[in-house]
Amino acid sequence: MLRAFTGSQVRDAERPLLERGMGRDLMARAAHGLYRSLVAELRRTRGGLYGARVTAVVGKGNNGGDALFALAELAGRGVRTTAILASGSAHTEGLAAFLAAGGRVERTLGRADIVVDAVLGTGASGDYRAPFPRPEGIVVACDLPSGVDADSGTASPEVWRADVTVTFGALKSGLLAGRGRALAGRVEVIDIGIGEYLPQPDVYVLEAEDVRGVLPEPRDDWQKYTRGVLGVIAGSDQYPGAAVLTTSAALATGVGMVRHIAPESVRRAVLAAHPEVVASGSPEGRVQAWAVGPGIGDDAGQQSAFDVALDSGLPIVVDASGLNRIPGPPLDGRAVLTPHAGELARVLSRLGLDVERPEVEERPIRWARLAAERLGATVLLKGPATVCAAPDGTVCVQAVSHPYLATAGSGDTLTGIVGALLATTSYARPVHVAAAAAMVHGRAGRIAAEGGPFGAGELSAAVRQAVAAFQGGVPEAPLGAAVDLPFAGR
Ligand SMILES: NC(=O)C1=CN([C@@H]2O[C@H](COP(=O)(O)OP(=O)(O)OC[C@H]3O[C@@H](n4cnc5c(N)ncnc54)[C@H](OP(=O)(O)O)[C@@H]3O)[C@@H](O)[C@H]2O)[C@@H](O)CC1
Ligand SMILES: Nc1ncnc2c1ncn2[C@@H]1O[C@H](COP(=O)(O)OP(=O)(O)O)[C@@H](O)[C@H]1O
Repeated sequence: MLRAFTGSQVRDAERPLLERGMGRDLMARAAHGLYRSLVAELRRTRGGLYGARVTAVVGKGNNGGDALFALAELAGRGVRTTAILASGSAHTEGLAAFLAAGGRVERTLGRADIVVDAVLGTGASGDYRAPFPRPEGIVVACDLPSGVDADSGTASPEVWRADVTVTFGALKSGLLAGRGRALAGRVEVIDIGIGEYLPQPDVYVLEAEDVRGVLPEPRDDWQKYTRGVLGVIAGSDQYPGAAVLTTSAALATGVGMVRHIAPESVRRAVLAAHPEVVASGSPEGRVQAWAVGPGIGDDAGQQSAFDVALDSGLPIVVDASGLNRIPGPPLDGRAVLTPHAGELARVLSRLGLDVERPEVEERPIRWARLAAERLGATVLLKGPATVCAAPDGTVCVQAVSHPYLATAGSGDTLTGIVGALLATTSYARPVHVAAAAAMVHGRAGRIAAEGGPFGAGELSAAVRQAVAAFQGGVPEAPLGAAVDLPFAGR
């Protein structure tokens, strides 16, 4: 499991070392890490350092200082380095080292193989105005893309999108969620020796081996009931397809049995696709968990089936119109709610919190955590990154996904995956089950996308492949983009 921290947590962890006069050492480690990443990027993109040009746009704080020291090292290797001082001044020692190594200060941006964005790091506050529009070509952000908030991932409109973000000390939460995730590009973490001072993480990221730990191991002594039975309350005359998608995904994830509850026409559709499903018009027979909500609309029979499931005391995942029916808080910790941002905004409004969809999209960690705490349920907030929050404040962010997953019915598939894992996993915490399900869903989306755009109906086949890949120990980059996390943040 990776660990991510807020900007202030990282700054607090640096403090004891700064008090011992180690500020220069920390900056030297950060700068050297940035230098190495720049060398690697130059080698990757132009085959070597010979004739290369690197420009840093630097602010007056330590973030600019990191970049100036890094470019001084690059200049020592023969790279032509220039710096643009965005605020007219710069870190004194960094600038001196840069100039001594042969770096030049310019006013305008000339041709460069890489532009380093080092105007602002964790010391940013308020709105950010970029000194000029994002240059064409490769941008490497120093610690954070300037203007991204290290805690929330909110970003000023002018922030440059980075191809690579080289971040120091630990992974920052703001690089995982909100606009910060998309603006950061590939994230590299540089160890600067503050690990022992870091507190409890703000956010966790499940890795492939963690997902494997949540997936049940096939066992010789399984029989269909002990393996786990999932009850699915999905579909209505208006939305029969949602039931097919949810049950397909549950079967593809792996369960002992699916019991499906729906009106007759919906049951027929499900049985045509999956004859192995045990279908009935009302909740009957034992299950280990419930998946409720996809496509139930305002069907009265499905709504009362929902109430039976909720009263059962069993683990339950609630999606779509089921979210409109959850009772007031607190739920008892066994429920996983799977809203998208618009649905979460509505849930929060019912709790008396006046928030609109864009605000939830901008600060997904904050709102998912708050909703989970207030509701006493695990909240899985869907979006390009999936934020899973537990009532005790634990948050996991999973960024393995594909934009083709933004398609009708893709959420129904996710509900089936969550349900199957709740039914078959007895030890994992709901927040880890939810995050593992998001990883399976995201990886399935990537597998399906290899063949081009797809509809949700094609996703279940890829869910099977994703489960098999996790079970087989095939790695998956946890942060979504190709990721290199050499030392810290683990
Ligand atoms: N601490 C350490 O030991 C280590 C820290 N490290 C590095 O230091 C970075 C943090 O450095 P930092 O604290 O100097 O802050 P930084 O991000 O450079 O910017 C602050 C400056 O920007 C200004 N400013 C603020 N907001 C602004 C805005 N919206 N628009 C415009 N200007 C704005 C603000 O000026 P003020 O407004 O306060 O006058 C202030 O001068 C961190 O990200 C990492 O890279 C590493 O070397 C490892 C060791
Ligand atoms: N831009 C995107 N990139 C990656 N995944 C996305 C994106 N947009 C949505 N998703 C994922 O697709 C699914 C959509 O779910 P949802 O909105 O409930 O769809 P539906 O209700 O039609 O089934 C969620 O798992 C979400 O995380």
